[in-house]
Amino acid sequence: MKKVVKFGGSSLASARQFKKVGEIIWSDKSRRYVVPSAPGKRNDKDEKVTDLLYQCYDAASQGRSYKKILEKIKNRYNDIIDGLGLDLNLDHEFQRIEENFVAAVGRDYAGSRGEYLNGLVMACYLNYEFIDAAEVIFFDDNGNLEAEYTDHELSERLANVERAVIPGFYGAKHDGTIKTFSRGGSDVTGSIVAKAIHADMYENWTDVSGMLVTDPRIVENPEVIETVTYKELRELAYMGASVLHEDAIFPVRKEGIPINIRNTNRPEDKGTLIVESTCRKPRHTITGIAGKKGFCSINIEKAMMNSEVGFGRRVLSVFEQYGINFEHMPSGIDTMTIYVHQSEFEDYEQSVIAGIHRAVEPDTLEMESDLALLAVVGRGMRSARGTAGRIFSALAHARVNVKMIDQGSSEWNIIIGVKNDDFETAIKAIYDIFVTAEL
Ligand SMILES: Nc1ncnc2c1ncn2[C@@H]1O[C@H](COP(=O)(O)OP(=O)(O)O)[C@@H](O)[C@H]1O
Ligand SMILES: N[C@@H](CC(=O)OP(=O)(O)O)C(=O)O
Repeated sequence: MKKVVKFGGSSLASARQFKKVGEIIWSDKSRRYVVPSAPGKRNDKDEKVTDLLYQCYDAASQGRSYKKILEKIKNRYNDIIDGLGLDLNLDHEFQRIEENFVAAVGRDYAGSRGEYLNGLVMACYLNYEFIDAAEVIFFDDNGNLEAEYTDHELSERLANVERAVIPGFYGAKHDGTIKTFSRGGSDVTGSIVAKAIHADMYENWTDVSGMLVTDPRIVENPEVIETVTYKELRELAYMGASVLHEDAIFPVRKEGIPINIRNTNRPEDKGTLIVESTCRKPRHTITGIAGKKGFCSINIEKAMMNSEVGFGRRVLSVFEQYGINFEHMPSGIDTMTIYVHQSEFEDYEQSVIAGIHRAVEPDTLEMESDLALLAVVGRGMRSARGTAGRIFSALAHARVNVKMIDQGSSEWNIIIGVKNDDFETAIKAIYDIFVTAEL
């Protein structure tokens, strides 16, 4: 039995947290490959080491002093090392990091050092082999992960290593330049390692007892999801359920390796199991609700648009021309609406509008900003009648105006558009009708 265990920043924020992690690893011999993040926040007002490192980089690149911030980072590690009573000195490492700051080696290099240093501390604490992620995780010149090459190199490197620590979040290009994943990317490293060693389980340890039905910052104490499928999770993660990085699903999914989300502060809890498919009946009609703010809608009307062949393609090609992704595209006979990220759209707004006018000569074109999208996801929705009706009535009851509703033909996923200001109210209302009321 082989398990890969990834510990998030909150699980490694202090010596006290490291001790809990040690207990967890030593309590199960199959926890052989450990992927640590950088130390996270010790309390709400604290700072993540990764953020401090980016601050250092920004200061250095603008010619400001970064010394004070670097001192804070050193103190974070020294507190952990002292608290664990380790015979480890990182002075030499910090000296090299400073030299590289001065040499402007790169933003990703700076950001990655949190995981690198924490990996050294973790390996020393556990007495596991340290393997630098820069030697086993590879990116191409454009910064995209070389998944197959990485898988091959990593599985070869780990073939005869009984127990190892591989820092999360980064790898390197072939010329040695450090490259990170996007924020939260240690989850991706864990998944890549799990695939490479054909793990029986990928455990992802964090500060909540699993994937919650919705964001705990919106609904107080939401229920834990016992079992979720990769498909459901992908949708929820993409729509903002931030407990697991959305790209962490692909590597393990290919191999059918289950992911278990666990709580470092409550190791006795079973957490959430993420699987390819399951015959376990979900506890509620819905599995989860997630969402994001900051969308814009572009509503195009033209009489008889349905009979104009290529109408949709011509509209979408305007967005493509400006590199703008569209999120959703509900349509009627004479109308189509495109939902885009406001931040991607704003700079090109007028050019896109002009482009659409030229491409399809619409009768009217209207825009609305400050919209939020919510995803209500659940394999149980397929067999339940009236789900959309229940959502509508819950939202009407909460006085939320529904701007858009889009149900995928797969019937396990409903997307709802509301005003940004109604976002939290809408999530609470849907949670109450499906979870609180079904208990
Ligand atoms: N649906 C959800 N289920 C669980 N946690 C969620 C959800 N949505 C948002 N979160 C937030 O994600 C946090 C865990 O993710 P993250 O901060 O990346 O942890 P880590 O530092 O362990 O990687 C939780 O503390 C919680 O606030
Ligand atoms: N430390 C990185 C990568 C990461 O995955 O961190 P965490 O596991 O704390 O979300 C970040 O802050 O983005």
